[in-house]
Amino acid sequence: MNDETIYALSSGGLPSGVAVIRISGPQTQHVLDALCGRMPEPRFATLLPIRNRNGEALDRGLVLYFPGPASFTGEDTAELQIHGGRATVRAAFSALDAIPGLRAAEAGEFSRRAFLNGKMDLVAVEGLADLVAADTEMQRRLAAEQASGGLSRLYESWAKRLTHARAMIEAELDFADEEDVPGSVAETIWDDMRLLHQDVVNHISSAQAGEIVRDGLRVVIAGPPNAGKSSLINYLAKRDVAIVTDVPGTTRDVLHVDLDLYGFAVRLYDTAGLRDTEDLVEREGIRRTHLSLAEAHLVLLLRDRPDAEIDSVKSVYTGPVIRVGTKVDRQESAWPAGTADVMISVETGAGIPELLARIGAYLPDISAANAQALPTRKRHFDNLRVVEDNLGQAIDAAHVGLDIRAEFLRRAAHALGRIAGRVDVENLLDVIFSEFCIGK
Ligand SMILES: Nc1nc2c(c(=O)[nH]1)N(C=O)[C@@H](CNc1ccc(C(=O)N[C@@H](CCC(=O)O)C(=O)O)cc1)CN2
Ligand SMILES: Nc1nc2c(ncn2[C@@H]2O[C@H](COP(=O)(O)OP(=O)(O)OP(=O)(O)O)[C@@H](O)[C@H]2O)c(=O)[nH]1
Ligand SMILES: [Mg+2]
Repeated sequence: MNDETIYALSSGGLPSGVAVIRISGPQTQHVLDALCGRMPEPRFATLLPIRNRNGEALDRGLVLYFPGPASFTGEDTAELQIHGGRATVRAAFSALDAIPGLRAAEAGEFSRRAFLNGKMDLVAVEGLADLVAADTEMQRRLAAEQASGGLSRLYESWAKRLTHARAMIEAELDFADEEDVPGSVAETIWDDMRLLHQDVVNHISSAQAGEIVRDGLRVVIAGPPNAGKSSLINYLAKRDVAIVTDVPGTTRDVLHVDLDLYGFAVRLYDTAGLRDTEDLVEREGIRRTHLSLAEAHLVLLLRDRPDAEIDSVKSVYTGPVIRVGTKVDRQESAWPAGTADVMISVETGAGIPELLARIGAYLPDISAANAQALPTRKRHFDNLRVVEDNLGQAIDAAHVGLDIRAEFLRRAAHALGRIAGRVDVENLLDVIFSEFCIGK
């Protein structure tokens, strides 16, 4: 247990109607005694004065006390729910500061203590960080599932199967020189390991969906200069984020805006128009367009004439493309069949709903009905690949000794343990917890 007692404003920006100051650590009881004059009944909100170091009431607030280990952090914790004015919070902070041994919490430090005290594993902690950061409904659903232990339970069930298999193999190795080793036991184990391998493979194949939900679908608007790319991003963002002129080569920097499309985060990029040019600045812009294209999940390829050149995109990007004909309000005749997937105008709004629906087709299929546990981070993905690889080797290595196969299973279990934060995580913690806000 930690011997330092920490405090922070957990409720965010000031002023606010009510501000929640959270306190955690061994001095919590003492803090409440000093500030409020008495202990509130555990886990019941109690209206009490909050006193400064001279004993004067600086505010009256609802005070909560959660004795450890049945608290968020696992330590004694308390909450002061006071009026959310800047001066009130400042006064409460200086009252806390005056108590020796107390200090302000670092970002994520409450959650870090919850992790260190076994209240949550690392995957759940990451889910909690994502939950606080969630902007869209799908980000919220995925994070809530992860924060409440959905993904942790899946990995725990896999870890159990691995442990069981390893135990059976150990037993077989121990009795190898005796007669009557029931070979059927080993075969059931390998059957289950094959099933587990398939579970892991299927789970890994959903990693891109998890990443898209968490980080957003990256949609790059590309095409020749003057096609109407910046006009489209402005229209969809409902504000003037990009400069629009009728001069070809207006956009040079890559700009992005975040949209909420059907509850999913979509990050839309406006790019410099693609063409051969001697202009140094524009060339740098086109280089940046290429970098964006390389990272895209989906490209909207815009042009305002059916014969405009768009093939150069293919040299840097091979993923899905929606071909968009622009300025349909100005088109004199229909485009030849097969030259565009959708025709739009930002002047009239024509075709925009259809374009959005087509983008929507590239969003993962996550309904409330199949609220799944998906891997959301590269860290999960990388470790899962190690699990898959070692499991595969253990299964395939039937011709070598059982001890070698057992070693592959041990490595698979180890990688799984890293995801949950049960092994080898010291160097990871700072990275993970720095993503949190203060007070979480
Ligand atoms: N005022 C307030 N609201 C909040 C939080 C908070 O810390 N304070 N939370 C902060 O994230 C979330 C709620 N999360 C919490 C998670 C666990 C425990 C807790 O006391 N756990 C104990 C007892 C469980 C029980 O009685 O069922 C435990 O796990 O042992 C409290 C809050 C959202 N709302
Ligand atoms: N009538 C009409 N004009 C449009 C439409 N969309 C864009 N324009 C015009 O087309 C011109 C070029 O638009 P931009 O959005 O700057 O084109 P761009 O593709 O970003 O061009 P670059 O940044 O140079 O690559 C501007 O004069 C826009 O007003 C549209 O739907 N209808
Ligand atoms: Mg532009």
